[in-house]
Amino acid sequence: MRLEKLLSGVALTGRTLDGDVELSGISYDTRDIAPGALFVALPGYKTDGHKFIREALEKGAAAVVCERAPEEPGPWLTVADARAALAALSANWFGHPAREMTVLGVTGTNGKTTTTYLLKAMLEGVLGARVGLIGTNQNMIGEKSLPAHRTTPESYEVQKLLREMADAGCTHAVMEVSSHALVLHRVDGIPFRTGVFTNLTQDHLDFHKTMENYRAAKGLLFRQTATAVLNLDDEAGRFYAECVDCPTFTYSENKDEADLTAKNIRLFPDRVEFEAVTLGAISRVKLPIPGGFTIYNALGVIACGLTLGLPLPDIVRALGTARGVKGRIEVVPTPTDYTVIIDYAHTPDALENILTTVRGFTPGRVVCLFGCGGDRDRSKRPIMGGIAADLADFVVFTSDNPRTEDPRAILEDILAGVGESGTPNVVISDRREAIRWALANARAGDVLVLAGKGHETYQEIDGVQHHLDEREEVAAYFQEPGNR
Ligand SMILES: CC(=O)N[C@H]1[C@@H](OP(=O)(O)OP(=O)(O)OC[C@H]2O[C@@H](n3ccc(=O)[nH]c3=O)[C@H](O)[C@@H]2O)O[C@H](CO)[C@@H](O)[C@@H]1O[C@H](C)C(=O)N[C@@H](C)C(=O)N[C@H](CCC(=O)O)C(=O)O
Ligand SMILES: Nc1ncnc2c1ncn2[C@@H]1O[C@H](COP(=O)(O)OP(=O)(O)OP(=O)(O)O)[C@@H](O)[C@H]1O
Repeated sequence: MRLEKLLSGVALTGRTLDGDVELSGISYDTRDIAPGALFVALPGYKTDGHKFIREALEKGAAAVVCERAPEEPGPWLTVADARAALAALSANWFGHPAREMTVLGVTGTNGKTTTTYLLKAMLEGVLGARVGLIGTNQNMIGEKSLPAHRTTPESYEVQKLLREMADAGCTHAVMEVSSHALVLHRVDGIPFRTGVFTNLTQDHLDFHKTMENYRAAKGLLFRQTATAVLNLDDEAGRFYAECVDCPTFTYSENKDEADLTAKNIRLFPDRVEFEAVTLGAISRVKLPIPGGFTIYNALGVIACGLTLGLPLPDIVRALGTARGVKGRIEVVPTPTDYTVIIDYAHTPDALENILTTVRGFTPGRVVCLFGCGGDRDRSKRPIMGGIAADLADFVVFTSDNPRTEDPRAILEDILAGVGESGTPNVVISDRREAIRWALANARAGDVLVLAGKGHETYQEIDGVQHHLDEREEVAAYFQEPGNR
């Protein structure tokens, strides 16, 4: 593509490159740049893309977009915000694929992944549509699965995925939109038909510093949505309802002023049931996924479907055949008389929710195994320690992606929140050993919740991902003679 075409809509603050030039692509990383590409230098949190401009030119970059041009002469194009520029350039490069589909965004601390899968199931069930998905577990082009490395990829990858979806005949794309993505311009320029907000509870304070910043970050989504679907039972949802500029559609379990409510809720070990009530229409929902919080995910999905003009009975029928999501309340098959559940709960709110849910249908003990990530929000560690001790009958404290931190120091932070609860517990820093210990010591009727890793199949230690799939660990344990 010619440079001038690529720059369409990009506000330059200066340029030393005169004339047009043919470009082979766009790159924001010199470790992966092709000759003839446009290099976009991003200011970073660990280093700064501006330091790699010389390397980019040595590797054949045809031009450079940056916030601060080097002193020496060169093919420089300067912008006020390189990440915003990267988003605009990427959309131009891929021909604005979002404009060819109905794009739905989901933001919130918990429930994004589950909600996007339910949205995909709803659109497929009601419309027979081919639906793309961008999220934490995987990216999908219809049924085809592509690996995902983050919840919301960099803008270049987002636009590339959207292009693949549109070319493959997807009429809809559903995507998780993280607060990082919103602050870092990864979804700039995408016209979301509907944006769904699930909830806001403590997480990611290493990045946002305060809950106000975190709330403001998530609220950025609603600057680019035609309609905002908001959870009125969440304080931040009520806040957005007061201040977003686009039309809103609200949901709540029981606030009658909401556009959609849930009545006659019934919770079962394998499903939830309730009546979805909206503007004179009522339909009984039977969703084969357990958990009190599942009601909220379902309401967000139904509300979103209603904003698209889909009939309530059709939405409800489609949800009746939806499947659970890998690593979200996933029951692991075992040849024993206790139950093992893998759940991605890695925030205080999520841990509280999964333990409360399990407690609701478990006659035996609730045993919770969990740890906290290294190099991330430290303040949630003691809170999660306290929640586990309060809600479980036995806690196995262990590790969960310690990254560059000493696992023992993370465990100390967690244990500081346990206080005088007296809940029996054991501390086993190696997660594999901890799982084996928990399996060996579980009793008939117990439910063992392996919290935090969900779909992940690795343990990140010192920047290296070591394979650890909890399903495999459980299966391997029971294959050993005598472990039944
Ligand atoms: C905090 C954050 O989001 N960081 C993202 C950011 O990294 P950074 O600013 O630290 O990058 P950097 O390492 O300083 O490098 C700066 C620039 O120099 C470039 N570079 C660097 C080295 C080199 O040799 N050559 C070169 O060109 C880099 O490619 C980059 O463009 O920009 C990078 C490029 O896009 C991202 O990979 C990186 O995500 C990191 C891996 C990450 O872990 N992000 C997490 C926190 C995240 O985004 N999480 C959210 C939320 C998940 C949830 O809700 O649970 C998500 O959406 O996944
Ligand atoms: N609506 C909800 N409210 C509170 N907790 C929830 C909700 N939905 C799911 N959870 C809990 O949060 C965990 C993560 O769910 P899910 O993966 O759907 O959220 P997420 O927002 O995508 O998380 P992440 O951004 O970290 O990937 C689940 O395993 C469950 O314990």
